[in-house]
Amino acid sequence: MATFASLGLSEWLMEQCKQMGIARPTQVQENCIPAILEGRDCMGCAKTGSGKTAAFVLPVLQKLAEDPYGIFCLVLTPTRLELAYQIAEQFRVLGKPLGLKDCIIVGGMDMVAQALELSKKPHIVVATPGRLADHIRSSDTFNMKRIRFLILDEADRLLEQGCTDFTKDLEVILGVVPAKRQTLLFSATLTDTLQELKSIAMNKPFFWENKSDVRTVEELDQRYLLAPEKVKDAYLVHLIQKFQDEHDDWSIIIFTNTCKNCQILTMMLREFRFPAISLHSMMKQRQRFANLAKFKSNIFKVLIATDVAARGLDIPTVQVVINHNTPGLPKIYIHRVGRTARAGRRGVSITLVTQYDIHLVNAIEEQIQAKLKEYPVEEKEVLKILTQVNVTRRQCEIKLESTDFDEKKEINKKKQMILEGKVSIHLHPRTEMQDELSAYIYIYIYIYIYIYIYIYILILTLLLNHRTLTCKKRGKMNLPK
Ligand SMILES: Nc1ncnc2c1ncn2[C@@H]1O[C@H](COP(=O)(O)OP(=O)(O)OP(=O)(O)O)[C@@H](O)[C@H]1O
Repeated sequence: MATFASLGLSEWLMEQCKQMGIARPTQVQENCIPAILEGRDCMGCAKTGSGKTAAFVLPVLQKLAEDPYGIFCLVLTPTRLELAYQIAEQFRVLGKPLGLKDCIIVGGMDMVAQALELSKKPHIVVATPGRLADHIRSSDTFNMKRIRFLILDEADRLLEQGCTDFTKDLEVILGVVPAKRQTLLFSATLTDTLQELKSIAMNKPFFWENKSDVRTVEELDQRYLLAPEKVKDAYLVHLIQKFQDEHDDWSIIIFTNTCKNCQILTMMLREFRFPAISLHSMMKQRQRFANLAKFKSNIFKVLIATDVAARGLDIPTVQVVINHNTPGLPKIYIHRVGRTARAGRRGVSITLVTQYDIHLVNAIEEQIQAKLKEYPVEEKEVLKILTQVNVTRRQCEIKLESTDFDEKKEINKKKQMILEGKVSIHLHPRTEMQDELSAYIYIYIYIYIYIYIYIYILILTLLLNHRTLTCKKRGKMNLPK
């Protein structure tokens, strides 16, 4: 069995690993670290929670210690603060003896402060492509000409043209990093985008993939639960109640498809007195970060999230993942359920499946090469709470409708489209009514000025007449003028 020493890792790094409770390398580390230390480009495809982050952090730190300068390494991640912070933290903790300087460049945070940090030449920059590209376009206080390592974490997502398309921003970034660099690409689901990725890692990359048939980890117990749409929420409440009753130390992530649904489910579960908190892209970045911290520290035991939390998040205490909707893509399923059963721990995933989602389950099973088992539930218990749950949900929906949630969503959508250059900013054309209104205003102004001038002339004439009259009188009486 390999050790970190046999992979060529320095003594001080092994000591740092020991302090983090990392004794032996995982498979992805065992295979990728030597190749990276040799100077090769590397593509690592390994299951969720298998230690891919340390597989690139450790060799980069070793190389940085040999020749420290800034900016030495750039890591790109698809999601904002949460994942970027997690990666930066691993660099910080493992690289502590180096006095490592890192910097996080993500959207939703102050541009000026970020530009200042970049100008101080941090060793490591962890960034989302959009915000980094903005800095490259607008600032000349830093450059990336000497970057030794370019890392794409969740690399397949960075190349996907999903609701957020990173390709233009990646082009900008690839235009300013040196051709002579080491490129490292990691994900649990690399295979779909393999060809595009190979063109980014130019120098015949070392490719390593888990050679196991099943694409999810053994420690994960994967279940499904057939539930008609109208009964889904009652099943959800029942499941959470069950985990709360049967476990002292429990925490659950519930994935749902939209921000609105995420918000409604959170409100509803709170009505049932569950310690629930949400995470979705319509929340302010600060709030997202605060909610995640509250969940990580176990103050809140239920996190209801959209797919912003599906990739990369490492919260070891999560024992259960519930898919409130069946993911449309097997890849998303793999990342979602991978939030539990991490680093050798056990975990359960339960996917709620309506009669219309069976084909999605078939696609998932085909992709992961495993069958989901049915999760047994006492239906009588669910029926008992059905009406109460549905009434509570409706109340929460009404409550949310009375807020400006939908309006905010529209504004956010427009902002995003403007940022992505999909729509141009233009002033609204004037309506007929506006034109009519301004015509009336002009007429009033003219009349007003006309009357004003008329009165002015009148007063002037009166004054002049008065003066002439007085002069005439004085002339007649021979008074001194
Ligand atoms: N060699 C190791 N031994 C034990 N634990 C490890 C080892 N390497 C990393 N870990 C721990 O395993 C957990 C998961 O690691 P990491 O987040 O890097 O997984 P990942 O493969 O990137 O997962 P995902 O695909 O979900 O992003 C972390 O808490 C990390 O500290």
